[in-house]
Amino acid sequence: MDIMTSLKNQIIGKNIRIVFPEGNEPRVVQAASLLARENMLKPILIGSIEEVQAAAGTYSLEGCEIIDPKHYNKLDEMVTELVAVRKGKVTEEQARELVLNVNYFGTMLVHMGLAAGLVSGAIHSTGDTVRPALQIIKTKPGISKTFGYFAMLRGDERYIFADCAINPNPSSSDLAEFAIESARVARMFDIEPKVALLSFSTKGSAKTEETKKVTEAMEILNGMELDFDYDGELQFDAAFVPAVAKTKVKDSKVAGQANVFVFPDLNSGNIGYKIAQRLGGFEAVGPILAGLNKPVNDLSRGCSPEDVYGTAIITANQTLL
Ligand SMILES: CC(C)(COP(=O)(O)OP(=O)(O)OC[C@H]1O[C@@H](n2cnc3c(N)ncnc32)[C@H](O)[C@@H]1OP(=O)(O)O)[C@@H](O)C(=O)NCCC(=O)NCCS
Ligand SMILES: CC(=O)OP(=O)(O)O
Repeated sequence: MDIMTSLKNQIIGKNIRIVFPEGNEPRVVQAASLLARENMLKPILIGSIEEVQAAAGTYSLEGCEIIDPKHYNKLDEMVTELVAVRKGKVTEEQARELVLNVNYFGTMLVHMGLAAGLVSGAIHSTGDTVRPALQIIKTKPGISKTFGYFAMLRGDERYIFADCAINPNPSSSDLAEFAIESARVARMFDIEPKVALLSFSTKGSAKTEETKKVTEAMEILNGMELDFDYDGELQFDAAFVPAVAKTKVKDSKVAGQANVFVFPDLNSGNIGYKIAQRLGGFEAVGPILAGLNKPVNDLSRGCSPEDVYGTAIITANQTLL
């Protein structure tokens, strides 16, 4: 059974409430319509009835809930809760304005338990999509930074790429944390993780500030008791291609067989996933945010209705973890 089918089987009929703040966007509404029709989850579309209906076109809205923030009967409660959760960082006046922003509104629904997860970002930048979650939902205890990973799928091939979405210049301890969390999320996709910490250098072939960051991340991991295989610093070919690994690396349980790739910075991670997607023909599901208290996921603005559909299926699955 392919991985998407098995993820769908986990959620079908459970009526998991997923909020889509971009209820005025046709790609989002098309995906929501299909998700409702298949009984995969309960879509909550944010926007005015007129906007959502216009975005739906000929697609049915049966099974979808529509909430217009301007006429929401719990808006005052939401404002009070936002002021409380932002502890001195937001005044009541500012909160009243913020909750009319669809991403803040949707994130507050999740925070208040009125929705289980959120999918947005088809028309908003990543910053505008995830900032409310970073401020309100926050990271789980023990996790200092969230990051965005992609499940890269092509036929039977499955890989995890991280961080492709959030942290422009992660530190060595951030990279170590991303490696550990990426190994954990890989298991949701039935991947037994072999984690490569990527670089433009393999095992000291170059020594610069950039490679030092990765070797320091390895030192942090080496000082921990971990239940997965990892190695670095590795170039992508040394991590992935067995024949190249043989020439560049000795005694590695990961080189030549890596399936989880931790990129050294956001330039390489974001560019890398888009190359695999656009040139390599991989389906790129995500970015899926790791380490938040509740699931909030971003989309690429270049997403298709199928991408929105896939990200929503994953989001609903994350609510069960
Ligand atoms: C994610 C991003 C928007 C956060 O930047 P920002 O809004 O300037 O964030 P700030 O530094 O002002 O922090 C805002 C809050 O988020 C928190 N935060 C920021 N980065 C975080 C992270 N990685 N994990 C958890 N919390 C984070 C801060 O602690 C702060 O919380 P507080 O207000 O309660 O103190 C920014 O790092 C960014 O633009 N990243 C690149 C996104 C992108 O374009 N990716 C490519 C396309 S996918
Ligand atoms: C994930 C990503 O790159 O998002 P966008 O294309 O919207 O910037």
